[in-house]
Amino acid sequence: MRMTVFGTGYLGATHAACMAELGHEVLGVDVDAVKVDRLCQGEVPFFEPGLPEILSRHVESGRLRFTTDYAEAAEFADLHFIGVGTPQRKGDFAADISHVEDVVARLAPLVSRDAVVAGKSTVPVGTAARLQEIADRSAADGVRVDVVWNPEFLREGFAVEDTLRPGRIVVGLSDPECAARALIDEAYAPIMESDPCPVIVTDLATSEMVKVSANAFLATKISFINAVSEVCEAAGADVTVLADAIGMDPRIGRKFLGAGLGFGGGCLPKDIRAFMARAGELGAAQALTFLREVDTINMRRRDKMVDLAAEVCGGTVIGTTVAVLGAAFKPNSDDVRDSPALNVAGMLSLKGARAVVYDPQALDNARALFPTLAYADSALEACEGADVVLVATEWGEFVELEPAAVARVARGRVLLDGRNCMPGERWREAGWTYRALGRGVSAPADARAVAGAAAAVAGSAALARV
Ligand SMILES: NC(=O)C1=CN([C@@H]2O[C@H](COP(=O)(O)OP(=O)(O)OC[C@H]3O[C@@H](n4cnc5c(N)ncnc54)[C@H](O)[C@@H]3O)[C@@H](O)[C@H]2O)C=CC1
Ligand SMILES: O=C(O)[C@H]1O[C@H](OP(=O)(O)OP(=O)(O)OC[C@H]2O[C@@H](n3ccc(=O)[nH]c3=O)[C@H](O)[C@@H]2O)[C@H](O)[C@@H](O)[C@@H]1O
Repeated sequence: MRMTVFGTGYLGATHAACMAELGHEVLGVDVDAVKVDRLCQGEVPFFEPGLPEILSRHVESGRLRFTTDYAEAAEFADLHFIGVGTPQRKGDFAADISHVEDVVARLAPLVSRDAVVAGKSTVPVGTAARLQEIADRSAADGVRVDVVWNPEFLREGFAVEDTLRPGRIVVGLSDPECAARALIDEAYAPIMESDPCPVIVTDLATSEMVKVSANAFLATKISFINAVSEVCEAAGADVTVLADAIGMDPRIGRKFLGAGLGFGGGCLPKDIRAFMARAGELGAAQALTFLREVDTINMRRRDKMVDLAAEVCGGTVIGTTVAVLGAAFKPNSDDVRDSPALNVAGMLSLKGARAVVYDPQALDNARALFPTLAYADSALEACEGADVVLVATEWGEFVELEPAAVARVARGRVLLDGRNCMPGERWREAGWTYRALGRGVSAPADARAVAGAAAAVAGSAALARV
């Protein structure tokens, strides 16, 4: 079947390419002409494993095209997916839904026969109903544009796999009997034939809330373990062992109990804030006040990492060099939106350290967002002359770093593990001080290394003041 996808960012470009992979004819639409040009050449303008292969294959075959032309899109198909951004609104916590509104307001008048708009963007509950009103107002006489909601649960880094083999498909309809259902069923029919998953058909409001509730739960789980991690730090307990142990209870589960620098990215942080804001608008603010704490705990982890860097440097990071390994908000992505890694690098720099950042995929995005930080082209280059090496994103290549190789270029012997991902014992055996969030201070041998590092740092601080 034919379909369009409005918005060709992380979500939209993936959805468009995967729909083509499923055998559909797809037209991707974006207002960003530069992005559309690159996509037309078969190039993915961001890093997402597996996406370039399928996107270029279908652009070449002609099954997948991209345009900035809304009129062409209105004519091309009867099913229009929306995957445009819903960022945090400037000045408050609410979601900015102006882009989704813009799509419907511009598309509906151009549609010449009945059509379905299927929203995939993450939106505050009530948005679909509002879009239906816009569609009803803007569509030509005798033309019906039905708005349905079909939230997306893909994870960056696994976006292709998650789209082609989803865990569930949620469809929100204003009327269970409406004709729109048949078009959505047709779009996902190839998945149902090859690798079926549960399909939950519900009303619009529930479908919108399923999505934000899922993200709020994941964020809460991460902040829960990070709050426990703070107590572990105070008590000298080990949060990673604790997470393994509680995670063995199938009612809890080990996933999303990864303690460390906490969650970032273009979704979890803004989605919990927008959920709180919407609950407030609906008169249910009390219901979600705990999400404010979830947010606060999350942001506190970043401060804690900066404090830990100061502690291992003898009280201050002024004049020190810190190698920050990682810039993306998580591995297997080049996304630096609300990245804990860059936030920590920025804070270290503001406190007087020279933060040298390296990331295997996110350097261009990081440079564009934080042009004043120092950047290196490899992990070892970032570690050159570093007093402290701080792992902020758990890329595999960092986990596999050889302590001896890093020791040859670094000045200090302190490894800070912001993701509890490094083989700490190996680094300790190689003479490094290994410190991680949520795990008590290490053995006396490490204390000597800290003292050594502090002395080196004091020396470099003195040099910096000259
Ligand atoms: N990134 C992800 O992993 C996931 C994102 N989501 C949700 O999907 C939505 C999009 O997120 P991303 O793809 O990450 O954002 P993004 O910022 O990467 O992409 C948004 C795209 O929409 C385009 N756009 C803006 N206004 C437009 C308009 N009027 N017409 C056509 N295109 C327009 C922008 O130029 C941009 O290319 C958000 O609501 C997000 O919460 C949901 C699940 C996963
Ligand atoms: O709505 C969205 O955009 C998406 O948001 C998240 O996906 P994503 O942001 O790609 O990344 P996650 O894997 O969920 O990680 C989010 C953040 O939490 C952090 N995290 C994750 C897991 C964990 O145990 N600990 C932890 O700190 C990660 O480092 C990362 O910064 C959800 O997992 C997706 O289901 C959802 O579709």
